[in-house]
Amino acid sequence: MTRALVLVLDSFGIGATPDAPAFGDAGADTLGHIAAACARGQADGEARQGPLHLPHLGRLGLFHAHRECTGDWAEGVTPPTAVDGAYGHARELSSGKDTPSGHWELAGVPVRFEWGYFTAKTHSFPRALLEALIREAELPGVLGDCHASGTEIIARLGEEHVRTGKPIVYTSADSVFQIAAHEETFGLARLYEVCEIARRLLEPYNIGRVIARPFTGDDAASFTRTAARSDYSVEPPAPTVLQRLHDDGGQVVAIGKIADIYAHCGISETIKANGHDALFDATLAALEAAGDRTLVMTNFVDFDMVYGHRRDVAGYAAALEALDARLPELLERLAPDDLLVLTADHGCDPTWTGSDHTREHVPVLAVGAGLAAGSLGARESFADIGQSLAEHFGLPPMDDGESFLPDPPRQGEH
Ligand SMILES: O=P(O)(O)O[C@H]1O[C@H](CO)[C@@H](O)[C@H]1O
Ligand SMILES: [Mn+2]
Ligand SMILES: [Mn+2]
Repeated sequence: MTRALVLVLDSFGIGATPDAPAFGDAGADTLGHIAAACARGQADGEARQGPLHLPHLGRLGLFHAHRECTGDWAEGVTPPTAVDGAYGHARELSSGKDTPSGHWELAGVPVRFEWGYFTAKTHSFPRALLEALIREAELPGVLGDCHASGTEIIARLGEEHVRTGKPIVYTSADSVFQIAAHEETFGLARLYEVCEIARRLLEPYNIGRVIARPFTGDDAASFTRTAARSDYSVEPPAPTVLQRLHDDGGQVVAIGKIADIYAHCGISETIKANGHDALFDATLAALEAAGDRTLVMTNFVDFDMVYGHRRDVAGYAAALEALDARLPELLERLAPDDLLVLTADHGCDPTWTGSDHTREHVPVLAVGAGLAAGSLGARESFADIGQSLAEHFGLPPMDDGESFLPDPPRQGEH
């Protein structure tokens, strides 16, 4: 049976890329800075204490990959004496450090064009765009129109939004147009409808995603974002390995945000779950049910959305430790021919300034499919994962990426 499992730890970077200075991210290191904070007792709390403890990710080669990437062991961690996995660090060819670019590239399709961005920190959106949105969606107006952190802006403008019925529109360093609105007073269906209108109006601006950001609560102190977030992504610029497998009769099971990120292209089945434990449970169940030629892909979004963007180091560390503790459940269920890859889509260093992503290498931790334990070295593109998946499933090679799977034995060799 040929099966593969790809777990994307959203935003779990392991050290700045050579082009990080162009993004203002020279020196960013999501794993390294979390480990350093833990080692110095700066990430102690009810949920966790002490040095960063990731024994299972360590066995797969996470700390070895980070050392090859940065030159140093992450502070305070205990690297294993022996590693069971094939490990490497990959840089990004895509022009942006956003979620779709990272995911598409790791599925074999780097984004070589430039996305549109709204770069002005205030009055971020063109007047004509906002006027068209107000007119076509029949809105009393909009609030925000700036760069913002999503939790901060609902605390600041949420009460005015509830009072006036004007949705909150904002953006970030990513190619995004985000709309926050109250789930009950504004209504979820109405928010989705406004997002679809915005998606259409944004076509000339080359914006990657419109994101619905519903929230509940009675006042600024209690406003909370809900799981009904929805992403409206443009389609990948070329068929990803998901699409190729799907078109070739294989199964692609998308868990969490995966289907939205790939604009529902090449997806056989979508499973939604809220929170890392539920996502992990869904992944185990999908693996259990997976037949021949099945790719199961899961995005663990909270690393990014709940901890990275919120610059919550202790929360990020606790979430890593929680996922690590569950890894044995997965490893013991893998068949020898299954290929498991753990990776990320960009960084989001919780010790960094601002609230945006950071341009970083991502870990490539792989086991199964005949891979020997040891270093895969520096990978020139996240697309090496897509290329390896194409080879694993016996598909024609992707245009980008170099497979890290071992060469099949040639005739006459044993
Ligand atoms: O601050 P919040 O609303 O979580 O938004 C973040 O999430 C968006 C999509 O990942 C990013 O562009 C960033 O703006
Ligand atoms: Mn992401
Ligand atoms: Mn993000």
